[in-house]
Amino acid sequence: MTLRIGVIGTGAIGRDHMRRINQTLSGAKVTAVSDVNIESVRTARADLAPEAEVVGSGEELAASAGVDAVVVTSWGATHEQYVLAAIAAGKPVFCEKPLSTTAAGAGRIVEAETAFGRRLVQVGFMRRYDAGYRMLKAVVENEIGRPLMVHAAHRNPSVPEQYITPMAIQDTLIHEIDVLRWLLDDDYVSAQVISPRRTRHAHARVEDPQIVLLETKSGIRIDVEIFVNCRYGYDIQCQVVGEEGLASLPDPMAVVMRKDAKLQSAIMTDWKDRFIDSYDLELQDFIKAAARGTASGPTAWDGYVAAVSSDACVEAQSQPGSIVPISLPARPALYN
Ligand SMILES: NC(=O)C1=CN([C@@H]2O[C@H](COP(=O)(O)OP(=O)(O)OC[C@H]3O[C@@H](n4cnc5c(N)ncnc54)[C@H](O)[C@@H]3O)[C@@H](O)[C@H]2O)C=CC1
Ligand SMILES: O=C1[C@@H](O)[C@H](O)[C@@H](O)[C@H](O)[C@H]1O
Repeated sequence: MTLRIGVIGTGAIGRDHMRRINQTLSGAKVTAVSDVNIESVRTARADLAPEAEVVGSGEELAASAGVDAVVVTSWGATHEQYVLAAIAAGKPVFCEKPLSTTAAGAGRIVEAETAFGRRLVQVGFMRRYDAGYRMLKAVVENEIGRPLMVHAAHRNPSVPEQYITPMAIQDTLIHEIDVLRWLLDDDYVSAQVISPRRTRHAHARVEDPQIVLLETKSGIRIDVEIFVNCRYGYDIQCQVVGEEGLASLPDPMAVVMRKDAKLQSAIMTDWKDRFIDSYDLELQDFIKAAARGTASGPTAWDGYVAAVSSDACVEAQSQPGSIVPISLPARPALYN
């Protein structure tokens, strides 16, 4: 049986996921699309899923008899309503990060899925599927002794005018918040945000760069540079310092040129390319589990923990230098 997927939000990543579902992956096809922007949804349908039905709202799409599973790729603040609609319809749902822009919203999703009694939600934390992060996790667990510190950087070449200071946490740092939990098998106990000198390339409504300091339950200290107008490329760095050695996330493979008296190697400029294999793997995982009526990969609880940590970082942004505590309730049995 081919899994019939409805996509809510046909912008940048919605289109990218439609393409991979219909052209790259196996076992599924896009049969319904919805977006508040009718031009966006019509163009995406024409370009990538001409047989799909254009549906008036995400809630209608989730309830549709022509949809077996839902992919949510609308703006972060709207994810909760569509994930809850999919759960209410008993349908597996892949929700792009963040699961919700607030802990309260993510908590309502955890409650709904727990009440349903079976996993339905997968969150789009694709870095857990990245070959480089998986190699790094194996080394951190087996080669360098207990991890003591992590130095990371999340650099975008530029961001649009609608990207504002809290999005550096909710939209960008959320990736490190999740992947470092997974890498270290640890949770966070505090967050602090400090701001270096501003870059002149940032628009007035975004503090850029920022440095986020996190502490974990086992005492590991993490610093993450968030620099979303770095200009030179899309550059993700992560170095783990252990008791017996260091381990760094490998850079993506690139040819090294000797030319014009220079040693040159290309740096990627777009998340679509940097994590293309991870997006394919996470969505193929989703299709496989959804065909069995369930979900795998990063859970709604992972999305909730990320949202709690994100809320603390956003609070720390508004109190420069203050240390904001992070505490979590007990994890429901569904996620053990
Ligand atoms: N995993 C990753 O690396 C990435 C994840 N994302 C996430 O994907 C989501 C979308 O991001 P982009 O595609 O970059 O944004 P975008 O702005 O390109 O596309 C979002 C689309 O959602 C639509 N939309 C907004 N509110 C809606 C609603 N209530 N109902 C239906 N459609 C609605 C907009 O009209 C737009 O077409 C965000 O949550 C973002 O964090 C985005 C880029 C990369
Ligand atoms: O999720 C993504 C974007 O939404 C976000 O804005 C970027 O900073 C991240 O690098 C990208 O992976």
